[in-house]
Amino acid sequence: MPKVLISDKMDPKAAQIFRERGVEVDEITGKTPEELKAIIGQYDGLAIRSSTKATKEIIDAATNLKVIGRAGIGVDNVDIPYASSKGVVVMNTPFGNSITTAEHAIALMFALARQLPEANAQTQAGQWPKNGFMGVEVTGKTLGLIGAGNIGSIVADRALGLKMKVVAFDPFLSPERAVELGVEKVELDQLLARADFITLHTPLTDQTRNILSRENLLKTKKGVRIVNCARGGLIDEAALKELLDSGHVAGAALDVFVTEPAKEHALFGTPNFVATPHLGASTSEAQVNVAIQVAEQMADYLVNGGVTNALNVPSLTAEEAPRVKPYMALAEKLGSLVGQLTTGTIPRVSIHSEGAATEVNQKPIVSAVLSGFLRTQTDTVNMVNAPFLAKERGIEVREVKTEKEGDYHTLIRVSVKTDAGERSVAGTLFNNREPRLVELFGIKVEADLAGHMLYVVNEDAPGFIGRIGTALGDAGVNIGTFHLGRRDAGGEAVLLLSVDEAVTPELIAKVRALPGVKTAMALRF
Ligand SMILES: NC(=O)C1=CN([C@@H]2O[C@H](COP(=O)(O)OP(=O)(O)OC[C@H]3O[C@@H](n4cnc5c(N)ncnc54)[C@H](O)[C@@H]3O)[C@@H](O)[C@H]2O)C=CC1
Ligand SMILES: O=C(O)CCC(=O)C(=O)O
Repeated sequence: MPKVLISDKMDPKAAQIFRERGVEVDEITGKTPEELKAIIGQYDGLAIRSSTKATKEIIDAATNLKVIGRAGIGVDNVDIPYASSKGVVVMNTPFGNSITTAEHAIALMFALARQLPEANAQTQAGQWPKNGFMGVEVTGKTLGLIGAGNIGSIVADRALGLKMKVVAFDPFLSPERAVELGVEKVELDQLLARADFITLHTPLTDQTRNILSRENLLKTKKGVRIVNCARGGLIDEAALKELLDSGHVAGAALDVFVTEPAKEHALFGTPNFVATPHLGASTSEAQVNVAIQVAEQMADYLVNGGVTNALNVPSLTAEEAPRVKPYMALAEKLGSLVGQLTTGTIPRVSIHSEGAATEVNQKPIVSAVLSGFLRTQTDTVNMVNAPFLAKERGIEVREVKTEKEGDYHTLIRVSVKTDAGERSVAGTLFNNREPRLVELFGIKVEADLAGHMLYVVNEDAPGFIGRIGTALGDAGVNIGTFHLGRRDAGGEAVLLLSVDEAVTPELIAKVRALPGVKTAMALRF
């Protein structure tokens, strides 16, 4: 039974779903990195929110880890490249908390517009500051949206409902989508010059880090109010403090900080500054959503190999999975076959899809070929880290597609560049689901690649089949299937036999000693 650790506070639904789906689960929250390192080795899955940092050190200590599930959106607390190199799938739940976070941004916008936190504090302190506060309406004001993805577009929708004008800066927002959202797509400088309120909804990347830098903050309209419910690091916090102090910025509300938890901060106590402790996703509705989603996704992966919302491996939708999975099985077998039959440095692997194979998602096919191929060199490869390992080993990966059918309705050919030239194997799907080898190094041969197999190259001559049958029979080895192919009559022939048990080195030696045998090898699928 796979075992998962929930290491951050999560709705109890997560544990319930893991158990219902046949996954053992422990909930141990609030551990230090050292404490986590001591226990993580026993788990196949790690379910987190934002407190746990899945660093290189934690991943190294997690010797059985297969999946990290983030109950939320941002995955900047996970070292994804390192997880990928270790074959660990990283998943998030991209929609479960978007409405909640958008609502938090709107709440903070109102908190700034009407100075609610300060008015509340003074009122409850017995000051009744009736004349101490003068707010602004949001109606008719311009909201500058930086990032118009899931959350940004919900914020835009709510702001339009509040009769605001919304201008959006997002390089990946298409003009059609902008029209659909009812926002005006603008450049950053235009947004800075026009917005009465600015709200940020981008991930933290090299492009977005410090997007509200000192220089950009100085380009804003005097009296601007700024909300950040996305990620710390998008705003220069020191410059923001200075501009709040000078009155250029009339208010700022941050839910997220460069360093979290932010127990002390230069901005704390600054007039017109509002802070919440990364509460954007903290509603009961969002937490139930993300808990259910993360547990379902992780259990599906650990129990059935299903991949949803993964950030480092191609996801397969429920609709495409039944079509792609047989191709992945075929691709992995072909990669494994060519890996077992070739030696030496392989500088290039080419994957050629032909006919119906071109109609399915190629990424999982490529990963499966590489995974099958590299498994003959290392045990630590899987679909996640195969492309990464191939790159690390300097293997060039080529993809070719020919939509037109050839001899087969659908075909995948895997070729590797060797010292002796290009060598290729090809396979098809019988009944659209049964992987079958149809060509081996230029020789037509039809075989099911499964279990223990014996591969023999021999001179095509009468009596050979009888001799090999006798050799196997004498060794007590039962033959399951027998597949023959030859280049031309009397020329080179290949024989692929499936046998009921592992082919021993002694048997290989016996077969190699038979007259006419050029090569004999044990294969395993
Ligand atoms: N405070 C909290 O508790 C929560 C924070 N978040 C954070 O909110 C942020 C947004 O989340 P989603 O809307 O779900 O993400 P998303 O991926 O749907 O949207 C992000 C948008 O940013 C845009 N973008 C990327 N680079 C940009 C750039 N250089 N300039 C302008 N726009 C750029 C993208 O095109 C995309 O439209 C994330 O950082 C996420 O981690 C999400 C949930 C809760
Ligand atoms: O889990 C949380 O409370 C944080 C949510 C968040 O920041 C995210 O989903 O990106």
